Amino acid sequence: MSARHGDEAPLLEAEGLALQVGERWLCCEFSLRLVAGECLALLGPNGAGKTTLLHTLAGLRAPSVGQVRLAGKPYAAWPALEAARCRGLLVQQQPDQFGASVLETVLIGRHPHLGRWGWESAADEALARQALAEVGLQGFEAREVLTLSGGERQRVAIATLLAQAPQLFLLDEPLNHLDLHYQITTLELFRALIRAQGMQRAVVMVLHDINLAARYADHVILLDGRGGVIAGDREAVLRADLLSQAFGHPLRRVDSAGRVIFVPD
Ligand SMILES: Nc1ncnc2c1ncn2[C@@H]1O[C@H](COP(=O)(O)OP(=O)(O)OP(=O)(O)O)[C@@H](O)[C@H]1O
Repeated sequence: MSARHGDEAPLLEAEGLALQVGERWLCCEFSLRLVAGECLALLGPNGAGKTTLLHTLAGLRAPSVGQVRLAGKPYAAWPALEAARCRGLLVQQQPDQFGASVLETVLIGRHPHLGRWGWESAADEALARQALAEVGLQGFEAREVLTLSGGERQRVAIATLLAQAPQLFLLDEPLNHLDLHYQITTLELFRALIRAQGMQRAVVMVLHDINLAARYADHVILLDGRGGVIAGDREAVLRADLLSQAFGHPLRRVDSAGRVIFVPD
């Protein structure tokens, strides 16, 4: 992986990684290397291990075999707060046990950056408001999160991650609950963030839409749910035969107006 930037120091590396839950191996050994400016998509059928892999890459669970390094260091060598400033995770289900306003929720993203007393400053609030505007939620600041629609709640979670401002964005099904317009604007937003001049940022995202992976990812890891893994550049992995095998459903590749589309038969 990372053919475009061969000599650059990777933001995220995994070496000889293999994952097991209980007695079952989710994936056999593979390696990855992601540098700034790149986007990696994790694909595969339900239960294949995409979330487990993402959490392992986020340092939330130890790999069964192999090593994960964030900006050159294993997670064990990172103080938790520093790691939270370097990488941020968008989880699949938002934990909403308690009511809070939209602005208070987004400000949680600033916690790794707060000073000793833990007070949010006017600058933190400005960043949170800006993040809300970036996901089209300007004017929602005072709303209770528990009253939001599913798509609005998902965009609040994305805004919270934007406020956290990590270098490495780890996104678990970021398009959950989003309509077509917000699916594209969200992926465009992350593409613009990682391609911004002078910024050392990268994205890893779990997606269910193969066609959006074909459009936005530089690299793909395809899990087949039986322990098999194919990892590599987008063109090498997104092939009709490999995808059909992994998803257990025949897919056809269609080239349309300069775009590659996979259509289920
Ligand atoms: N603590 C656990 N104990 C037993 N099995 C587990 C545990 N955690 C995960 N699994 C199993 O590991 C497999 C991988 O789960 P994971 O959530 O990573 O899949 P996924 O590819 O993200 O699936 P989906 O597309 O459905 O979200 C699933 O079969 C799940 O039931």
